[in-house]
Amino acid sequence: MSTVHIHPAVDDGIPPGDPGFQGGTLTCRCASNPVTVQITGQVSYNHVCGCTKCWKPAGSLFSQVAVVGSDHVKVAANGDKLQVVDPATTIGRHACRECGVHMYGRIENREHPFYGLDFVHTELSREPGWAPPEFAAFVSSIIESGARPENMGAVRARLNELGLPPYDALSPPLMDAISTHVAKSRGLLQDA
Ligand SMILES: N[C@@H](CCC(=O)N[C@@H](CS)C(=O)NCC(=O)O)C(=O)O
Ligand SMILES: [Zn+2]
Ligand SMILES: [Zn+2]
Repeated sequence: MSTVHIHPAVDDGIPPGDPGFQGGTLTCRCASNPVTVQITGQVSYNHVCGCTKCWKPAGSLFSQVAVVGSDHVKVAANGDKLQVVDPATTIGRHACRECGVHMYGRIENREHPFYGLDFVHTELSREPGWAPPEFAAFVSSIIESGARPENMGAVRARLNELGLPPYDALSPPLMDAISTHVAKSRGLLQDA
């Protein structure tokens, strides 16, 4: 067992996704009147994120976060407890005011490359079968939360061992998608 703890959902091995998975319900950590959010369908690009903005369970170095179309995300109960953590960020992270858990992140800017996609934490659901994390994003950013710079070699080695290639931004396909969107919006790139 490695002594580097990445996130509870990956530390003991990453369970496989179910190809026929139809979605599930995310529940916040409140003992009474929890906020619930229904996700209809499978998520994509599940990953662990080291940035300071994404919600991490207590003691976790990384967040686990995936994307799903906004039209597949519905607040099912106690939505009055939700508030946006920081209105200045691109992703509006809707968190439970009482327990602090982030229930979904939404991009309101229609020009943004990821407009129409929401960001969700599948560990908040009891249903097995969610698509597993595939990579680690914003790894260097864990230092901004207090992780020791001299331990970064061990952290990246553990991520590689888990099959989560470490990147200091998003993964190459997502970075390519962002730059493709920018080039198209500037008229520098046409569809092939
Ligand atoms: N080093 C910064 C990176 C923050 C960052 O850029 N996070 C990425 C990954 S979630 C992002 O896309 N943020 C957009 C946002 O927070 O709205 C930090 O850790 O706070
Ligand atoms: Zn709550
Ligand atoms: Zn993040």
